[in-house]
Amino acid sequence: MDKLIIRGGRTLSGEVLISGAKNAALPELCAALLSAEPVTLNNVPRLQDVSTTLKLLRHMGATAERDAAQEDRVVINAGPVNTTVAPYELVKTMRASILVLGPLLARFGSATVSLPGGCAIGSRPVDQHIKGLQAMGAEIVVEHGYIQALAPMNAAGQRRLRGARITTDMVTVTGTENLLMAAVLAEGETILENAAQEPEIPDLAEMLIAMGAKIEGHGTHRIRVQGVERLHAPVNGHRIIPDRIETGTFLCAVAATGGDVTLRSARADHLDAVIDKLTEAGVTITSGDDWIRVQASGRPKAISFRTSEYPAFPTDMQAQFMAVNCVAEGTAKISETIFENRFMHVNELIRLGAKIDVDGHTAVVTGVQRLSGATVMATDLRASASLVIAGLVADGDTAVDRIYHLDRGYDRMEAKLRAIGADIERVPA
Ligand SMILES: CC(=O)N[C@H]1[C@@H](OP(=O)(O)OP(=O)(O)OC[C@H]2O[C@@H](n3ccc(=O)[nH]c3=O)[C@H](O)[C@@H]2O)O[C@H](CO)[C@@H](O)[C@@H]1O
Ligand SMILES: C=C(OP(=O)(O)O)C(=O)O
Repeated sequence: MDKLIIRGGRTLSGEVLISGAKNAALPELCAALLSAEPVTLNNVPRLQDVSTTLKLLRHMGATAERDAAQEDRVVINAGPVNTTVAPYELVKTMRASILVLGPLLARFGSATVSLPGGCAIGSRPVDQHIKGLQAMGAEIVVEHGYIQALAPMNAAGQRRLRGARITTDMVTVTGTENLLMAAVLAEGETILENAAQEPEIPDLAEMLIAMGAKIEGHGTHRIRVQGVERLHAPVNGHRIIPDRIETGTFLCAVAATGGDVTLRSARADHLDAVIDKLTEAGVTITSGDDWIRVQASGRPKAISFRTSEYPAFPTDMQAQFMAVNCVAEGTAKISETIFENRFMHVNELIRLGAKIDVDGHTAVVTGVQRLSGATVMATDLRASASLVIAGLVADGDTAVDRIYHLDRGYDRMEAKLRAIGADIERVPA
């Protein structure tokens, strides 16, 4: 198990190329299951979660390979799929494996997918995915840790989902994606009410439209889908949007350390809430269509915020922004409303000298002049990123242990940070 060693105190300057979005890549790799033709995805990030998804697709009989000549291109051929089972051994390492359920059921009429279970940040049930598929006529049994789903038989004797009007109890990102992927091959019309609006959803919808799906309203709370018989490959492949959370993480790193960094292949319009808060903190941010420049000097101002569904402040940026508040001037109140256990970085930040009090879903952070390096343990993906940011401003050495969490969702983070002046290295633990 590798760890990161960071010698803090350097300001950051230069350019960073932002990778494709993890949370768009995962559903879009699974969407390739909807067609028997080879699907090309471009701008696929190099992440452990992507490798796990490719492994899962191969387990089902698909071919799923990175292009040897162009590493960010992946071609998936789900023509030869011969099993619709997603086993526990693969699903347990990545919750997003649940995203094969909708596509498998829609194209093959049956699917057996291991229950993903909870994870460090919360219990994360998938009841809304199941409820939506049941509304589309699926018979679903959950037993022995597996979701066993069967589509209803139509008049022609085929197992095919039926369009339905579905209102989820809460806004769910992967729930919306699973139901959208199920609906594109269902018979008739599906309306998804209370749909998530995160940018990864319109990106998935655009990919599906390029494959022949009929979708309207993506990017709003009401998505309307007319099911079609089959989908083809997207004609020129599909290019995954830039990772807004990786982008926000670099913005926070510069806000904390100071410096002048331009992020290339980045979308400011996907990060309005985060950019507003950083601007309030005294950071200067300018942007164009595909770049963002961040300039910071001195201590940022403490900024309070509350996580919520897009377009509000993302829960996936809460830990990184908390790290900025740890060294800010003043006191900030942070409320986490999406996941019940997403403050696990707090105790590790305290080990670095941060002053944080947690009361239920609220953390009060009083900024300190300086953090001091120590050994800390990453507990989940974004917690890892917050510890890296804290390590970059701490005095002395910080060792971040258990960085397999970081590798799940960041594409060579330490190499990108080193290229803009950070003193950071990966060492085998
Ligand atoms: C792969 C991916 O895209 N992951 C993102 C996705 O996760 P994910 O899609 O798992 O998160 P959801 O939007 O589904 O979760 C939102 C809330 O709804 C609850 N819920 C969800 C579904 C359900 O059937 N029942 C239920 O109770 C969850 O426990 C959570 O409290 O959105 C989260 C919220 O923006 C992000 O933090 C994750 O990075
Ligand atoms: C919580 C996250 O991801 P996942 O849903 O894959 O666990 C995340 O990206 O911060």
